Amino acid sequence: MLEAREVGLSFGQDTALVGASLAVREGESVAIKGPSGSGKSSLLHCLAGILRPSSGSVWFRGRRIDDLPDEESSELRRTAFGFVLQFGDLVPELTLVENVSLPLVFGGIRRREAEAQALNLLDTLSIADLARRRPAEVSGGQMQRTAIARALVHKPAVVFADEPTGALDSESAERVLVLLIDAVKRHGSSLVVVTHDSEVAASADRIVEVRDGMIGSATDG
Ligand SMILES: Nc1ncnc2c1ncn2[C@@H]1O[C@H](COP(=O)(O)OP(=O)(O)OP(=O)(O)O)[C@@H](O)[C@H]1O
Repeated sequence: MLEAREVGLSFGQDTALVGASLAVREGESVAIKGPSGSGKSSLLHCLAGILRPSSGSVWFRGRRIDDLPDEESSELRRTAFGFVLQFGDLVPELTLVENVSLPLVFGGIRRREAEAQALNLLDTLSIADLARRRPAEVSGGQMQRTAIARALVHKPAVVFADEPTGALDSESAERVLVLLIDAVKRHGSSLVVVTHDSEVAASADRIVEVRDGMIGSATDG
């Protein structure tokens, strides 16, 4: 459904990816593991159309997406993809339900309808009672649940999550990531998650190891 074919990526003299190939199936969750600087984020950014590969190609549902004009690429990200690139990047002035409804509002859905759908999702993540609070008025874990809801509300085909729990202690980090994996699965979306945490990676359907910009062994999660 989403596929990187022989993707290479260089930043000047630095090589981030070398012939990296990865295919993600419909509804599948894939954890990307590997040492610091190995190319995990680069791979995620290429798959998501945020970075253009220097060589190779990226395909989504049979269509090549790495060479789309910027406008079409942004449109694809807005409609088909959801992002949890960093927890805590909620809009501070907006309530939790307003934050979650943003992807729908940007997609042209009326505010009232968007908020109803957002509230529904907050409910499945057990924080509907906090919907009218602002991010500063809830805990870190509750902000993270809100970020998960926001990534899922427009029913994206793929959710991308890059080290979403870096700022948390390992126990909370693990809880949040498992919650993310479950929530994505319930929605039928695919998930590509970058994590250092082996236990979290084990909750994914598949683990992909990146080393020196190359994809190594893949195992079942
Ligand atoms: N904007 C950039 N400019 C120059 N080099 C970069 C840039 N981004 C990444 N790199 C290089 O590409 C390589 C892969 O980086 P990447 O961020 O993909 O690794 P990572 O596995 O996600 O690392 P970490 O776990 O530390 O976040 C590294 O050697 C890094 O120095």
